Parts: sequence; structure tokens; C-alpha cells
Amino acid sequence: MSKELKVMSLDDVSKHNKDGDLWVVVDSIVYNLSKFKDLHPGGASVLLDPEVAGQDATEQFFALHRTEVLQKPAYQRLRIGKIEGEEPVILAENKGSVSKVPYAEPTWLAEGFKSPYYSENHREFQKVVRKFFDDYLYQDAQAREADGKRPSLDLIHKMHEYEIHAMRMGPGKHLKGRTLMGGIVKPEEFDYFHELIVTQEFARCGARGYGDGLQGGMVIGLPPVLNFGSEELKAKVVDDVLAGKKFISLAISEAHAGSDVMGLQTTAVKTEDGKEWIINGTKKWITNGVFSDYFTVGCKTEDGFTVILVERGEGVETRQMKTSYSTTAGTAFITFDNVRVPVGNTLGEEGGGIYVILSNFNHERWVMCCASARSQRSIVEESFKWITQRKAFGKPLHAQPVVRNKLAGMISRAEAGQAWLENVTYQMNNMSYKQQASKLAGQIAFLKSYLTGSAQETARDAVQIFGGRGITEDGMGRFIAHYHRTIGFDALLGGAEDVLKDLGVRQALRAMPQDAKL
Ligand code: HEM
Repeated sequence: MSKELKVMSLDDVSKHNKDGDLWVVVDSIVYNLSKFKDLHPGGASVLLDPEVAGQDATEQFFALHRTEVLQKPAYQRLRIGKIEGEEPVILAENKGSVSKVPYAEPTWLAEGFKSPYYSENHREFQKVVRKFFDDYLYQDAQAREADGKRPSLDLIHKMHEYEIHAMRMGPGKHLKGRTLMGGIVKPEEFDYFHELIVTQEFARCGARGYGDGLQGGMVIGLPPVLNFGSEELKAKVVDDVLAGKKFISLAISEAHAGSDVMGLQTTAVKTEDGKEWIINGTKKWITNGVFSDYFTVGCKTEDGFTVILVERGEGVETRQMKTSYSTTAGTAFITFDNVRVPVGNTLGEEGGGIYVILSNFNHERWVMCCASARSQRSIVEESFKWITQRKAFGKPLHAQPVVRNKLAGMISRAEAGQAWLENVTYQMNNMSYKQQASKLAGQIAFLKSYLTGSAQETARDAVQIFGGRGITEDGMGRFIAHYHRTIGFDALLGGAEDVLKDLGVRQALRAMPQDAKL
């Protein structure tokens, strides 16, 4: 880019300092704002200010705009030159790189820190995953979050080339024979730290609705098929879903009941010949439901609660719900009206649905913990940048002790959450599935409630630091506003905070030794 730009001096630029002939320098690049001036969203007067017109306005610019403004093609067209002997510092291409902002990365990625948990392979893996997400995912996330459309199919197919959908299901047999991230990790070596990396890198896109829209339904809806479906059913469904050719949702919650699965009212009744189920009822808040081909549905049956895979077809209607995040997630209200499904689509035992659902909870919640811990850290990074580039009362914001105090809380919570998460992840790598169910359900429940609770504190503190920009959907504080608006989701999905805390204590009480007395 800079090669084509004319080289000039600050002196040359200073001559273009008036209405009709207006240049400014930002980060060593010269912009001709003569025509843009009247279209500038911040008004014309600021650009004609003697400290801006014909001057190097880098500091003024970055006090009011995000870097990405200058990366937009519409504004790149305003570039006419570069200052002799200078190179862009802020606008340098840095896709895939690790942030140098303090606490912007978990310690294992920060320069000079060590970690017992991550191997060289995890480090190599992280690099390619970040590069991929920076190159392909970030732009789509921002665009879809803004227009509310579902994640782009091109991207979903690209992710399949690297088997990212399969990796998001965690370590296991479903990875066999797949080339993961171009072959950087062997399927049998892929562990929960690799999966943590995928989830945490993904969470950096800072688009909560999109985060769920991009195969959130698969992450929670496919495991019951993988773990409890017949071989025939798996052959039909799994590969297509992991290739992004078909989409799947978990359909449990209803208007009548959420956490209380035994209170659900959707029914499945067998036909007289016993070959089919007939399903009737409704489901609500079903992530990806709008565009799903398959639904993993919790139903009331004669023997209790049963999970059945339903294919979109006659009698299945889905309608988009508007929640407080974007419609990108495809959150649906679903009606099942005399839907006929082969009994071979039953997942697990008839009447054993609660086990099918519970068996997936640990993994689902742990995935949410990975994303939540990483998103909090991004808020720390945003806040650090803001307090160092924003001035108030003649000083940078960080000169105020109250601002530093808020940062201290934000950093401590991000660090504590990640350290706890890595400990739990290490246990997952070293426990059988059964051990995990008995030993980690409480740990993961506490971790998730800690992270979602502390995330809300961090969201509130960040809004205070950003002021009005923290509640404005575009501009400097847009990630803070988005985070603050959507943070409540994490505290509900996969188990409400209070329910999880109680679960953790009840599990601990069960392990309390009889002879432990004061
Ligand atoms: C290459 C030059 C510039 C471009 C392309 C540009 C573009 C924009 C855009 C797109 C916005 C809307 C808010 C946003 O998306 O962040 C904006 C707002 C603004 N700009 Fe600029 N701008 C430029 C230079 C400047 C300069 C040199 C100043 C001088 C101080 C300035 C002052 C402002 C102000 C005060 C706002 C309103 C900010 C707010 O509402 O928070 N701009 N500008």
C-alpha cells in the first residue's frame, strides 16, 4: 500500500490547511479530507481546527476513533501520501499476532511467562488457529452481528477444510481420520487444551450472537447423537453436520419450563405398530433453530423423558425470536405438529432422556467457561487501550486512581478465572468420562457461575470507564456496549448462576466424610 503513496514532508502537508484544500496526517499516512470534510460523522469544524488541518493529528484521531475506521476501504481511498522517513506504527498489519497490551493474553501466551499445561504443539496450534480466525472469521463476525444474518456458509465450509467444527466437539473418536488444522495436531493427540484454544480464539471475535450462530447448536445438539445415536443414525447425520452441510439444534427449553426438564410438555407418542413417534408441542429459545435441519428434542413419553432426533419436515415450523443479542444466532420458537419420526431416531433409552441431557452438561458448561474467560480478557485489553489514549481533565484517564482501581479488579478476575479454568481442563485431560462426571460437575458449575458473575462486574466497570461510549453501539466503546448488553446470556445458558452454585454445594455435600467433625 505505502509503496504507491507519494512521499512528502510535514511541511508539504501544512500548506493544505483550509476549507476546500484539507490534508491531515494520521500514523504517518496523509489523507486528503477536502471532499470528505462535509461527510465526516464528527462534523467539519473539528477537521478545520488549526491543530488538525494540515497537521499530524494522530493523537487527536486515536482519542476519538477506533483503528478499524482507517482500515475501511471507503477511508483508505482518502490516502494520498506518506511522510518521509516514517512508517505506520498503529496501522501495521498484525493479523495472527499476540497482543503486547498487559493482561490482554492469558499468561501462557504472554512474553516471558511459562505454563506447565501447554506443549509446543499447543503453541503451534494456537498460532494457526488465531491466524485463521483473524483472516477469515473476524470480518464475518462483525458484519453478521451488524446485519443479523446467519454466519456465512462460505466461512462455515472453510472451517470444515480445517476440521474446526469437528474439533469443537472435543477430543474423541469423531476426529479419527481427519486432518486437523492442516495436520498440525494428530487426532489422537488432540486434547482439551487444543479445544480450549479453539474456543478462546473464537471468543476474540467479540460478537456474542454470532458466537452462538456459528454452530452453537451443533456444540450442544450433536453430542447426544454422537454418544447415544444408533450407528445408522450417526452415519446419516454426523459427517454432514461436521462438514457444515446440515445444521442441528438442541431443543429442550419450552415456554413452560427451562431448567426444570421434568416439567416439559412436548409429547412423543408411539404409533400402534410401534415404528414411529408422533411428536406434538413447542420449544423456545432454540439456538440455530431458524436454520437447523435436525433437532435434538426432549419429549415427554410414556416412560418419562426421552430424547429424539427430529428432522425438519412436515409439521415442523420455526420462527425467529428477537432476543437482546443479534438474530445471527438464529434463536427460534419451534412448533411440532403431529411430526412423525422413526423410533430409530431415539437417542439413548426410552425414558432415559435425563441421563442423555445431563451427560453433556459438563462439557457444554466448560466450553462456555472458555469463551467467558476469554471475552473478559478482551474487555481488559479494550479498557487498557482506552485509559491510555483518552484524556480527561488534562490527563490520561489512567491518572485517576479510581480508574486504576477498576482495572485492578478486572485484571484480577480475568487472571483468576483463566487459572481455575486451566486447572479444570488439566483434570479433564487426566480423568475418565465417569470420573469427570463425579468429580468435576461441581467444579465446572462453580467455575461457570464465578466467571459469569465476575463478567458482569467487569462489564459494569468497563461501562463506567468508557462513559457514554460504553453504551454506544458504534465508535470507541462498541465492544464494551456489546459486551454489557449480551453478558447476561452466559449467566443463563447451560444453567442459571444460582442453580449452578447450588449444584456445586450439593455435590460437595455428597462427598462429605461421615467422620469429619469439628
Ligand atoms: C482520516 C481522517 C478521518 C476519518 C476517515 C474519520 C472518520 C470518522 C468516522 C467514521 C466517525 C464516526 C465514528 C466512528 O466510527 O468512530 C468519526 C467521528 C468523529 N471524528 Fe473523525 N475521521 C477522521 C479524522 C478526524 C480528525 C483528524 C478529527 C479531529 C479531532 C476527528 C474528529 C471526530 C469526532 C469528534 C468524531 C465524533 C466522535 C464521537 O462521536 O465519539 N476525525 N470520524
